[in-house]
Amino acid sequence: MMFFRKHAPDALEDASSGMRSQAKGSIRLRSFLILLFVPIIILMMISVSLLVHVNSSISKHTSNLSKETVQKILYAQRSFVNLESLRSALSTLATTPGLANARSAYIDAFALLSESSIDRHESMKAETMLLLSKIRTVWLERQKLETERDVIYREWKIFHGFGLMTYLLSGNTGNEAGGFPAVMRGNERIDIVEAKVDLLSSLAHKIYADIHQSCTHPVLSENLKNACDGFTRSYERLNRQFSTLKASNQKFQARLDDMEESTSKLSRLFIEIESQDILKDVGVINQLADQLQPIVGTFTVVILLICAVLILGFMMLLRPLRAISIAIERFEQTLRVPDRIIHSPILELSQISEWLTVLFKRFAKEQSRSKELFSSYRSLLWTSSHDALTGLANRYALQNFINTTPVAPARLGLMMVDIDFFKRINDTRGHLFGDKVLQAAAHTLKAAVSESDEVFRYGGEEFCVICPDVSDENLRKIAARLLKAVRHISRDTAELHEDEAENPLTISIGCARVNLMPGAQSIESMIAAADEALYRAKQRGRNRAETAPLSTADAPQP
Ligand SMILES: Nc1nc2c(ncn2[C@@H]2O[C@H](COP(=O)(O)OP(=O)(O)OP(=O)(O)O)[C@@H](O)[C@H]2O)c(=O)[nH]1
Repeated sequence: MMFFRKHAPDALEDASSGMRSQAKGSIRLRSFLILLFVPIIILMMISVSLLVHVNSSISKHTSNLSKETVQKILYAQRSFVNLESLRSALSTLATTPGLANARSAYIDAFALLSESSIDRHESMKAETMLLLSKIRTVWLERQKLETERDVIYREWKIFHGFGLMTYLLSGNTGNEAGGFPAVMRGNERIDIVEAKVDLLSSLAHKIYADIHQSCTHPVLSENLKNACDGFTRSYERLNRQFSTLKASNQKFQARLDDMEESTSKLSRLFIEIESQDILKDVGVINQLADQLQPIVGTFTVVILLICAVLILGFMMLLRPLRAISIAIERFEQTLRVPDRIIHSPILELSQISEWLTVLFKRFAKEQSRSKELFSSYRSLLWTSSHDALTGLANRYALQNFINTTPVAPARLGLMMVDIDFFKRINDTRGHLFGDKVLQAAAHTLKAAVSESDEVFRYGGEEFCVICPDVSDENLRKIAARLLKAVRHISRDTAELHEDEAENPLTISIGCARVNLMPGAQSIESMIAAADEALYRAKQRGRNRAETAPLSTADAPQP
């Protein structure tokens, strides 16, 4: 912060004033988060507690109702069984021979009807009471029928006695004689069914008609006459009794029908009421489930709304952050400063964007400044290591090379080159011309060696050529090439000719090679050896190259 205040007060001022103006329409991140999350949390808590409350109350209600419904179904099942038992008991009461069986059926029917499972509905109580009274009536009728049947039984026996007496007194013998009806023999109980009454009635009529023929004789004995009278009276009484029984039978049948109808009605009513009751419970359960649906729907809508708000909120946070990240990445790649990174209603994000823009500008400025510095540095470095006149690497560069290469590589070759009679050029043509000759010689030497070789201006009109990887023979060839190349420069004009100049510039070369000298060689010792060879070349007439067999410094002692 201090750095920027110190170096870019103007930019900071701009940014600060921009941020102050932005603060008016912006909202702080903390406030934004509070505004986003607090209502959501409150809404969610309300929704969840509401849902839990409603759900538990509905579940409780539904569970109770379900229990009740199951209870009702069980009641209904038991009642159906009871109703079936009632029907069976009533059938026994109506049709089973013997009063003892009928009484027991009557008691059963009464007990079944009194059970609460059937009459637990108020609306069925009246019907139940009515059926109870009808059952009682049927039972009374049944008893009455039994009494009347007993009367018929007794009358039948009297009729049977008088008939037998009449039959015997009229001259017949034995029970079997005269086709006395077999029924007269027995004392079987007479069934109360109407068809049997009719049958007995017609049978009695037939018996009476058959036996009474004997009574129609004009002369009857006193005994026979009395027997006939008794037979006729008993027949008449029996007939009357048959009529009574028939009427009672009809009445009984009517009572039975009535009771049957009442029973059916009670069954129907019971089924109707029970079904309605169970259906009502099921309806209530459905209603409760229906009540839950809008609550679940509302809850779903609330959750969706919350999700939408959250997504919106996160987009408002994440999109600017992503934009900032992209802006930083782009700036890192292109160094182009965007006018504006983001526009966010959230104050902190907006401020980050502004600060980043300021930082980008500052960074870009610093970057261009350091580029300039680096370029100056490179230029200075080049100047310090190169000769201003010739553009060749200078003595300082050679010294650097010597310092960084304590032991000369095995195939290193080195040449010391000196222009012949250069003093004369200076003296006759002046120093400026001498400089031109130096430049031409330097250019020619540089052009004559390969890329990997380096030409240094050693001092004055003397040069040092270093060939890092060369054989003895090649070193000699290079020296010869240099001698030849320089002769293309005219001493008169300092210009380079296609062919050898008329008054050519010449040089003398002293060569040194590592392998020519035993032991580890330093560059400096090689320079000394090459200087020695150069001296010899000068001595032997110049314009030639001499090779140093051994360095003076490193030469083995004799
Ligand atoms: N024009 C010019 N002359 C220079 C420069 N540096 C050295 N000299 C001159 O080069 C001459 C070197 O002369 P000498 O050392 O006597 O050698 P020479 O005349 O070339 O004779 P030999 O080397 O024996 O062939 C001197 O006159 C220096 O003044 C330079 O940068 N420019």
